[in-house]
Amino acid sequence: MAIAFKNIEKHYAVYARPQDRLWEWVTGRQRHRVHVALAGIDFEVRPGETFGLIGENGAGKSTLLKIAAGTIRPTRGEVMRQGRVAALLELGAGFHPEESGQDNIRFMAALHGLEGEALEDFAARATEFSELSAETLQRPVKTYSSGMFMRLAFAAATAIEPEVLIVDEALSVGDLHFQKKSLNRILELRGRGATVLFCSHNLYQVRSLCQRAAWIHGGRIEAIGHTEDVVTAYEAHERRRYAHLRTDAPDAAVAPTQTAAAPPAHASVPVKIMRVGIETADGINPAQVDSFQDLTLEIEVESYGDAPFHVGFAIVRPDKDNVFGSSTQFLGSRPPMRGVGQHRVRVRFPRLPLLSGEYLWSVYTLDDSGLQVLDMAELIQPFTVLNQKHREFGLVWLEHEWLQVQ
Ligand SMILES: Nc1ncnc2c1ncn2[C@@H]1O[C@H](COP(=O)(O)OP(=O)(O)OP(=O)(O)O)[C@@H](O)[C@H]1O
Repeated sequence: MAIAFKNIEKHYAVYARPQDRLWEWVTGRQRHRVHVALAGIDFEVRPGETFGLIGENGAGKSTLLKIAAGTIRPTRGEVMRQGRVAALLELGAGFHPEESGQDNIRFMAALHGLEGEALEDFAARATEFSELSAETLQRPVKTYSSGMFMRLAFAAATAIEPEVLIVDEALSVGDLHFQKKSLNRILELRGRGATVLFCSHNLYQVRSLCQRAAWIHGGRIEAIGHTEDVVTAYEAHERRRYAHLRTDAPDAAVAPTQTAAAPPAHASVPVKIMRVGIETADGINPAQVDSFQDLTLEIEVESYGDAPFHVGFAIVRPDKDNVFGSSTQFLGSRPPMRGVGQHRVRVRFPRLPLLSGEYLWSVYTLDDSGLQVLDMAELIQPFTVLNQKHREFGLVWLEHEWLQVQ
């Protein structure tokens, strides 16, 4: 094992008012209630494995990562670690706000027991990876933006060549360039045999990166095992949780639109989805498509840089179940797309095998690893499929032969 959790429990004392803590201390009478953040956590992360933690907000993922990293202690149970551990927890943890970036890097190195040449080497590698200017590195870290902070934290955490890397949602912070660089660094460490334990709300990323995963729900393990099984179970739970919202506001999920949803305004999107459309013999973007009609999906994207990228799509049902998805990444030997300017992807579905029902599209642009989503337009372009010519029913037509009818 690389990390073993043995029957972990974590309780937090919760005070209704801040002064209750003082009163409790003065009077010796309990004035808090106990919040059980984790209970019955008992599993191992194997050496060389990339293990994902998923779950709703407040489920206990970060608490478990902090216990794994040793920054907080469990109330009961114990955690065992093997190898050099680096942790990237909430922003700011482990840093001295008044000290400069440079001094914080050195402090980190000292924490790992490095001195002399090894310390200088660590500092040089962390500084280079952070891409922060000399001027920035001389400033107290309390003046850093969250992106700068992330760069420093990631650079310092991974400069020791960790054997075990614990990461809390880090990949969602910072600019896209650094997110990608961090992701590559994680992949590189993983390639060298490092164990990675991380939590993420990005299920796509968990699916792509992790061999196994655990779904934490209300502080307990709801499911653990192969990533696909665990993520699918979690998605089903999420669908049930949001089902009532969709019936309350059905239009929100299926708003008809000819163009892709605008990308998040705060992100600089390197490859933006500009248009998504379908074409059949009946014309462009018909609201209704017949089963077994030829259908062509057309996606237009615009790339603002020269970085290679992929385009992916999925046919989705209104309850968010994916019927079929694919990506240019799956085209085998073909290299990723690249080049500044407009690009177009056309996918033909000969004799569309969907049967009657409502369907939508989700479209993505992804980096060349296929792991980082650059832009997405989900649940757009609703269309109705009508199966008028055949009596078979269901979601899709499955090729079949009646071998015997006696
Ligand atoms: N220091 C603390 N004192 C009291 N309660 C805490 C403390 N830290 C966490 N909690 C509570 O413990 C529970 C688990 O929190 P945690 O941050 O581990 O959840 P999470 O799964 O990481 O959530 P998110 O996805 O929102 O980051 C929550 O109910 C949270 O409010």
